[in-house]
Amino acid sequence: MTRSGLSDTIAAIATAPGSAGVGIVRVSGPDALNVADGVFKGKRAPSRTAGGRFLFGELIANDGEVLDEGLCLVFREPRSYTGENVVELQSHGSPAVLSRVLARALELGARPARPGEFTLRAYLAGRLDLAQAEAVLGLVEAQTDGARRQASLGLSGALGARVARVAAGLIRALAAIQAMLDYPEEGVPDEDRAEPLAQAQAELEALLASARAGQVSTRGARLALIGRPNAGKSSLLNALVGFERSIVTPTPGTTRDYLEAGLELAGVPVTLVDTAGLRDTVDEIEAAGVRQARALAEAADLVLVLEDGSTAREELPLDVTGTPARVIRLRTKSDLPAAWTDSELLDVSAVTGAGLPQLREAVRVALLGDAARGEAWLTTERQADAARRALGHVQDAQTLPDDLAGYELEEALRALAEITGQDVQEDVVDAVFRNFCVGK
Ligand SMILES: Nc1nc2c(ncn2[C@@H]2O[C@H](COP(=O)(O)OP(=O)(O)OP(=O)(O)O)[C@@H](O)[C@H]2O)c(=O)[nH]1
Ligand SMILES: [K+]
Ligand SMILES: [Mg+2]
Repeated sequence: MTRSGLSDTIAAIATAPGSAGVGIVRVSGPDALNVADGVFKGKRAPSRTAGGRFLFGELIANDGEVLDEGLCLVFREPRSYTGENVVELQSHGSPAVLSRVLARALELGARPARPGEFTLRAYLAGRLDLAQAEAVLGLVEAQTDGARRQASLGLSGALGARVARVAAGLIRALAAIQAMLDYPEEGVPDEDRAEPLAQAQAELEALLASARAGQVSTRGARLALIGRPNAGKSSLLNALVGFERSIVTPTPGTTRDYLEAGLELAGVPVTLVDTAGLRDTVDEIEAAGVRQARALAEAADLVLVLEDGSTAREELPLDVTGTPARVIRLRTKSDLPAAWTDSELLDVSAVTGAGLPQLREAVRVALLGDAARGEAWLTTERQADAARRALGHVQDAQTLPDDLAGYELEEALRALAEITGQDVQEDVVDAVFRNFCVGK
C-alpha cells in the first residue's frame, strides 16, 4: 500500500462476511457526504450524537429502488476515526443488501478500500500512532479477554506512554552528556548520566520481557500433556476443560491418536494436547502415537509432564531437562494414598480438582512471566525488534566515552520512535497495515 491516492474517497463493507442482524458500509474521504446523499434518503429529522448525527431512512439504488431501511451516521472531519469525513451506512446484515449499497457508493465516486486503509488514514492523520494501529488489529482479532485487555491498553496509548517514559530518561542522559562535553569545567556529576541510563535500561528490559507475554497472549500457546500410560493425562485434560473431551479408561494405552482442546488459561488462548502414554510397545498404532507424542512435546510452548503418584514411581522415558519455563512437572492422583512424594512436583487430582488452581498459576507464570497485568506490553515482533535495538544502544552507551555515547543514545531514541511510528519507513507502515482486513 502506498500513501498516494489518499485524497480520494474509499468505501468498504466493514462488518464480517455472512448474514447478521446489522451490516455496515463505511465510506471515508472528501466525497463521503455526497456518497451518502446519493445512496441514502432520510425519513425523519436527524438525531444528534456526540461526533456527528445519524438519520433513519432508506438505502436506495441508482434507479430509485429501495434496497433496505437503515441508518446513516455522519462523522465530520476532523472528529472521525480517519480524521476525514466518514459516513457509516447501516442496513440489515444481508450480503445481498450490503453488496448493492457498496456498489452504489462506488458508482457515486468512491473506490474500494484496501485492507487496513481506514486505520492507515487514521495513522497518517495523526489520530493513532503505529502501536495503536497495531492494537486495532489486535482488538479485531482478540479471541480471549487477555488479548482484548492488551489490545485496549495499546489502543489507549498506554504503550506509547511507556515508551515515552524511556525516551525521556534517554534525553536526560543525553543532556547531561552534552553538558559534560560543552562545559567540562562545570563538573557535571557522573550520576546525571549514569542514573537515567540505568533506569532506561531496566525499563527496556521490562518492556522486552513483556514482549513474549504479549505475543503469547495474542497468538496463544500449545500445552502438551506427556507421561507414561495411565498417568492421568486424559483425565487432567478433561478436568481443565470441564467436560469429557478425551476418553478415560483404566486400560493403559487408551489414548493413541493425539487430540486437542481449546480453553482460556490466565487470559491466554491455550490449546491443550492430549497424547499417547510413553512406553515401548509392539502395537503398531500405539507406537506411532508414542512417536507423535514426543514430537508434540518438542513443538509445544509448554509441556506438562505427569507422573502417577498412586503407584510405584517408574523412570520417565523422556528427557525433561528443559528449562523450568518450558516444563511443569506434576504428581497426579493426589486424592489416592501416595506411593511416593517429590517436593519438586506439583500435586494434582483430576478427581477432586486439588492442585488445579496452583497448576493454572504455574502455567500463567511459565507463559507470561511476571509481566504485570495492568501494564501495556509489546505485542508484535516489530515492536520487540525496535525495543531490542534500543536496548543494545543503551548498553553500548554505558561503556563508551561521552561523544560516542551520545551517538548511541540518539540511535536508541530513533529505535524507540519506531515503536509508535514517528520515524519509520513507508514499507514498515505498509507491512503493518497489510495484516488488516478490508473495512478496518
Ligand atoms: N483417583 C484418581 N484416579 C484418576 C485420576 N486421574 C486419572 N485417574 C484414573 O486413572 C486411570 C487412567 O486415567 P487416564 O486419564 O485414562 O490416563 P492417561 O494418562 O490418559 O492414560 P493413557 O491414555 O492410557 O496413556 C483411569 O482409571 C482414571 O479414572 C485422579 O486424579 N484420581
Ligand atoms: K488409560
Ligand atoms: Mg489418555
